Amino acid sequence: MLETVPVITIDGPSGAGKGTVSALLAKHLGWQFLDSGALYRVLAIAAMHHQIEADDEQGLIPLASGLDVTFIGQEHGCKVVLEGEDVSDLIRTEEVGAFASKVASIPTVREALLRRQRAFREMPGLVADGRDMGTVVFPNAKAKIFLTASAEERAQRRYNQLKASGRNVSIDNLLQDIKARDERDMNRSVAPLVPADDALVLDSTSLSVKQVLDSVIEFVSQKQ
Ligand SMILES: Nc1ncnc2c1ncn2[C@@H]1O[C@H](COP(=O)(O)OP(=O)(O)OP(=O)(O)O)[C@@H](O)[C@H]1O
Ligand SMILES: Nc1ccn([C@@H]2O[C@H](COP(=O)(O)O)[C@@H](O)[C@H]2O)c(=O)n1
Repeated sequence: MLETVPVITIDGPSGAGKGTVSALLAKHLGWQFLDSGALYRVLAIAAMHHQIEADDEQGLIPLASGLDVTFIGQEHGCKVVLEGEDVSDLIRTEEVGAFASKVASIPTVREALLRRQRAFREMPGLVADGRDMGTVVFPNAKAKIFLTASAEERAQRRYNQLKASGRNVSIDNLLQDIKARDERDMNRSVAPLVPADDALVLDSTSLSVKQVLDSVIEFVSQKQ
């Protein structure tokens, strides 16, 4: 039954603009939105809270299968509550992103999160953002986009974002973190970050959010 619910996937590296564009597209279409990276980030925080190391597979699997998390849609963004605690700001830190990418390299952990991701597939449709949405989680999606940008541009965007929220960060450190995360995400043994064979590859390095969104909407309408 779920298979009949249409899905659009937007995959790509960190800071490419997937979350921004996916949320806008979901709003434009009136569809559900899955930020799959948030699940990996929440798992990372749960592991930190329970003193479970990023390579402790046996400790991570039950945590991933039983994650007590709620995503509460709000007018701007989404409130994330883990085990009763509001972690909406904490999940966006680079430290949590780096930990998330380590736990995400363990195949059994990915397996434990699969069903939870697929449960977001509800009528009238789903826009799913991540690394393996088009390749593994929703291989029969009706339209797949692989959104990318140069590492330097992505670090600059993250820098602007963190600065605007009052955080003091070094752009050099951000660039290093982004490159390390790319390397780990692209070279893991399961569900590596690669474009699906049938994905539109879109380089947003010199495109505005609106230009990216317009291109995506045009691609999606061609697929209908
Ligand atoms: N085309 C663009 N031009 C300029 N800034 C952009 C563009 N797309 C997104 N941004 C900005 O870049 C930052 C990162 O975007 P976003 O969080 O959507 O990336 P992401 O690919 O979802 O990253 P992650 O995978 O780490 O969650 C945000 O501040 C966003 O406003
Ligand atoms: N489908 C996905 C989504 C995310 N990951 C891993 O989680 C890390 C954090 O993701 P963000 O999109 O929030 O930056 C990311 O670096 C990936 O390692 C994943 O593996 N699969």
